[in-house]
Amino acid sequence: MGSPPMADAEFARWLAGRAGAALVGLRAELGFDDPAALKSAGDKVSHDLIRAELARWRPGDAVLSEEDEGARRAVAGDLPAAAVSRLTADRVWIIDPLDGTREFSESGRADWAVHVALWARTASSSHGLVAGAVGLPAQHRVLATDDPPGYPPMSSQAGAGDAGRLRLAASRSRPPAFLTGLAAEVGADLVPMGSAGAKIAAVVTGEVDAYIHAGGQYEWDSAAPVAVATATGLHASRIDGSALKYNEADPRLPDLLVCRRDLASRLLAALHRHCG
Ligand SMILES: Nc1ncnc2c1ncn2[C@@H]1O[C@H](COP(=O)(O)O)[C@@H](OP(=O)(O)O)[C@H]1O
Ligand SMILES: [Mg+2]
Repeated sequence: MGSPPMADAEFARWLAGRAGAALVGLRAELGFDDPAALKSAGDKVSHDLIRAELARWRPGDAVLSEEDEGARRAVAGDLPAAAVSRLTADRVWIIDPLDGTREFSESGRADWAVHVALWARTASSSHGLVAGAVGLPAQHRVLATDDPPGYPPMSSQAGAGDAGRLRLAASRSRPPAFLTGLAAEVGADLVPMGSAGAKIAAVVTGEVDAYIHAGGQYEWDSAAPVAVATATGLHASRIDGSALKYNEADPRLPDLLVCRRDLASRLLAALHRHCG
């Protein structure tokens, strides 16, 4: 295998594609008889591959990965030096080697993803993300900031729903309790899906109009897809409208709204009524 592309966004796309191919191969090799074994093998294979390529091609950069020991805890004095060093680093790769692990382990499902994002201290955007790639291996595509997709049409214009109704992606296994009431109020149909990356990709392609999540998530669940969504021109924020921030001491980032720009104020107002 020759050298990967050297520009960060193309490198992120290359890396997400390589990890995705390894995960597709693992599904074929192990099958679906033992979902727990498939999930843990998937997490490990993808994490090890991405970690090794980052060590090889970006040795000076810090990494925050879901699969690193202690990654879920806020950085404090008792954590390994590698976890602390990302807070003083200029460049940090934020990766989720396998987002939608549950769906990865279920035969026939394509709503799982590989997330590779780069945060930089010198970034001009509020979220600090300067490159990102979301691999959707079972959908045979990688969405990335080197060549962001065009701004999406309304889902109804994209042929995905009824005219005059919104489509709202929500967690298939842990949807926020307030979403049913909010959807009824704004005239939306809920579309249950796995994986934050797959849901944000569905907003990017116009399959749905928005994705709302609350109740728990971490930086790696949203960094790469938010980088792609904002490069596409979509709105991405916390559900109170404040900025999403990455490479914080505490990696918990429990809620977000990603949607078409023209829907943002309406959905933020509804969110304020339902959970403000
Ligand atoms: N309440 C919660 N607390 C912590 N993580 C959550 C969560 N709800 C969703 N997530 C994480 O967000 C990702 C997408 O979830 P969902 O498919 O339910 O929308 C999953 O990532 P992983 O698959 O990487 O663990 C899941 O673990
Ligand atoms: Mg995840």
